[in-house]
Amino acid sequence: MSTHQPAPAAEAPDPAPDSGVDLADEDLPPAALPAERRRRAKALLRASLRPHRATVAAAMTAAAIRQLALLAVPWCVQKALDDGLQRHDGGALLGWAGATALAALVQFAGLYGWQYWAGYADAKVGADLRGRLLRHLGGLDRAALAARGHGDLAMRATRDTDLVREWVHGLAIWVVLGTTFLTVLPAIGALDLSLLLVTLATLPFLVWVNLHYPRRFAAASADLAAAHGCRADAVADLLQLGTGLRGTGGHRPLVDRHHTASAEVTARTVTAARIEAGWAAVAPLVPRLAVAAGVGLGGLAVLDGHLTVGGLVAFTSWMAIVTLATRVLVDRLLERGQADVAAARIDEVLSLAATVADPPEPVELPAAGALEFAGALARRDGKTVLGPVELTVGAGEFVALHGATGAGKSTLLRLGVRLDDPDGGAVRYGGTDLRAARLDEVRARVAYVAQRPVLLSGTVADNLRLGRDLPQAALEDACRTAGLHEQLAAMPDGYATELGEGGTALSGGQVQRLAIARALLGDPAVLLLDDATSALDTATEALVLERLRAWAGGRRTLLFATHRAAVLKAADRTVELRAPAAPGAPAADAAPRTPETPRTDVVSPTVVSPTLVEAPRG
Ligand SMILES: Nc1ncnc2c1ncn2[C@@H]1O[C@H](COP(=O)(O)OP(=O)(O)OP(=O)(O)O)[C@@H](O)[C@H]1O
Repeated sequence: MSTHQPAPAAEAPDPAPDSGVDLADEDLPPAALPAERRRRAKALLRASLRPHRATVAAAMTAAAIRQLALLAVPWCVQKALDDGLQRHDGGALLGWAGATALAALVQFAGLYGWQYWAGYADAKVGADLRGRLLRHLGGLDRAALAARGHGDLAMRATRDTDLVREWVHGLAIWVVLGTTFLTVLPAIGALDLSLLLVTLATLPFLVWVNLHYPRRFAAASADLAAAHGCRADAVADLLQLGTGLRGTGGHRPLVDRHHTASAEVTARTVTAARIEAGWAAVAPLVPRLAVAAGVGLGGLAVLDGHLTVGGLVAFTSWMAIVTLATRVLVDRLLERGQADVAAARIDEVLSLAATVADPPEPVELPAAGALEFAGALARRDGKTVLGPVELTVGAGEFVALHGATGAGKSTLLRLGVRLDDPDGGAVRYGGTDLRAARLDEVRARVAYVAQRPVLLSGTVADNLRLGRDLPQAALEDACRTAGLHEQLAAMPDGYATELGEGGTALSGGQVQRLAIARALLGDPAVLLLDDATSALDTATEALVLERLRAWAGGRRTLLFATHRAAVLKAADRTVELRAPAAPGAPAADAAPRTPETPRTDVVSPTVVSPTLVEAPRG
């Protein structure tokens, strides 16, 4: 039996001295699952099991056959003792020895089938559940996931699904337990009534034990799962940010946070282990005492001639099996409690709804058209952070969007590709509201290069393809446009260069260009770039801008949020975005235009609808 945690000593090798966690504190907060969450968790478990019922049924049948064969052994021994040894009948003795061997073979076959089918079912259920969870997570947007850390989500897809798998694996044991009690009780009754009474007297105690401990263990298990989630978040942050923060001295607080979270896991593990230990040790105590009482009572019955020696041996063997079954019962109940908590945590994620989703009856987006922000407004944390903005970027136009830090440039671009929906107004492509189209279609027309691109572990080519079926020539063309091909080609492994976690093998400027190339590979009609050249030197930036303009060819649209003079200069038109004025603040004015820069429009709550101006190319 185990709580499926590493040994407590291995949990926190270096706990923070001021973690404030009292390891001796056994009193748990009332963290057992509320009724509704438990109901939903059980429904999820049932639904996960449904497609694999036949396999579980096969495992249960095999387990029942194996257990019947196991329980037949004491009976065969009894017969061998009473009919063979006592009566000096060698033939009977050998016959019952053969029956015992047959029972052993049946046990072998039963056990094999049981374990095979139980393992098959648990692997299938785990894979289905994990796949469902990850598919759902993949469809959730930033707003839906705002309150959840990556580490905690990873725990739900790993540890929690594994706990459900263990529960599935153990399901056939319920049949073993049922077979044991239903067979042993009548068999003992047939031997001697007083032995049956001794056995029955243990049952109320077993019921009490298995009512008392599970509730305490479920609370401990829920706390432990939450503590694991917090620690996983701390580990994820430490791994992701540690390198970047080390230079600023900010690394230490992350280490301390991990130690605090780790100490919490240790404390909760110890608490759960203490409850588990009590449960495991107390539960088989009474059946063992019953064996002692049975030996005394049964021995007297043998002396009186009411019971045979073989019968007494069979009784003690069956009681040993009942004791073992009691321990197994505890294991199953522990697993059930943990599976409930794990399923509730998985269900919590499955219940999250994406704030940006496909409409019920999507319309088709036109192949080309202007991208229009019509009174688009965004609120974050109850505050208006953008708009209302009136801005139309014509098909084939190159517009540079600039403005102070925090003015809302990224927010506006995110609306343009439906990473978020506007809280007021609309964003349209070719006259169609983006919310009316399928998300896949929006993102086929409009591609977005984030300010902080995310790279996956794998090679450069993996990061460009992102699972899409793209030939090497297409990767090279896109990288040429993004001004990256020459550098990649000069690397020893070229496009097969391993990037490492987070793309550590590339410079900041290379990562930016890789992200641009990746967006180009979808052949979008509109490319939204969020400060995508901020890490480039002047010459490389000029090259990238020139090639992007050539790629756009007056047919594709470029909307570039930037602070860079070179981008402002290269654009057909620049638009200044000003943060929504605080109540009472003066209205925004158009920024001055210099002879080198294209016309600047101001987009702010004082709505200006810019008109197209031909770029005075420098
Ligand atoms: N998810 C969010 N939750 C809360 N506030 C947000 C969120 N996203 C953006 N904001 C706020 O909205 C405002 C605009 O942010 P945004 O990132 O769009 O600015 P920006 O113009 O792109 O800035 P920068 O030039 O620094 O990249 C900021 O005040 C920011 O703090």
